[in-house]
Amino acid sequence: MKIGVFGGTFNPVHLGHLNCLKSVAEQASLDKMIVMPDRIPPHKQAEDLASSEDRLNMCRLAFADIPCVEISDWELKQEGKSYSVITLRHLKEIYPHDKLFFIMGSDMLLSFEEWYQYKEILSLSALICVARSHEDIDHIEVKAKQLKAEGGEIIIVKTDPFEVSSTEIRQMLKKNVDCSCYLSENVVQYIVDKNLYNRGFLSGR
Ligand SMILES: Nc1ncnc2c1ncn2[C@@H]1O[C@H](COP(=O)(O)OP(=O)(O)OP(=O)(O)O)[C@@H](O)[C@H]1O
Ligand SMILES: O=C(O)c1ccc[n+]([C@@H]2O[C@H](COP(=O)([O-])O)[C@@H](O)[C@H]2O)c1
Repeated sequence: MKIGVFGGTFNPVHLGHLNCLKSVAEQASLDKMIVMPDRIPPHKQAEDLASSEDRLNMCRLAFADIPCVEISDWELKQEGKSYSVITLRHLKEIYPHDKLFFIMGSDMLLSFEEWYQYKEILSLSALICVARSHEDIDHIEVKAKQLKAEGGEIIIVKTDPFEVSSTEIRQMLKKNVDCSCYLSENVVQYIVDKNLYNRGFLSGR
């Protein structure tokens, strides 16, 4: 089996994430894609972090229509920072005969050499990268070449980038700016119902 892992903070999950996973589903022919919300992202300060349960539930809603997607709470149940090498070692134990693919946006590929034990990650898993912006497209080609020279398998999935981040969405919510066009309808409803992120204004839904 070909198994993809899509890790993230998903605070909240947005249409950029959905666009990424849909493009991977269309082009990479994976048998299963595991969405893995992290407990503590290793390399960033997680601001206004919604609870693990809420981030998990929003992922369940957002990715419900993509076939072969499973939402995993494994990282959320571990102690400490969510280092991907630990997750991949665990998945390799569960799926010893299957091929793993770690799915990421271009910002993650471009900083990949800063990841904890990144060389081991390259030995455990291929990387699938999706550009977050048009500008990133050339940069990821260069980075992919470098990582391939180190023995990595890097697959670039082409997509029309959907430029948005969870940070921007949280900021819009705080400033009462309507950001519902960046979110799945059911995620908007969840944010409203649970009154997450001092949600401010979300129009018409
Ligand atoms: N718009 C996007 N297009 C493609 N991939 C994305 C996009 N936004 C995030 N990703 C990727 O999804 C994964 C999880 O990202 P994450 O949940 O941290 O979202 P984020 O928008 O970058 O969040 P934040 O702004 O809080 O840092 C990462 O691999 C990231 O590169
Ligand atoms: O293992 C690492 O050192 C590492 C460094 C940065 C990011 N990651 C993983 O990459 C995924 C996306 O990270 P983030 O910060 O965008 O949520 C998430 O699964 C993180 O655990 C992992």
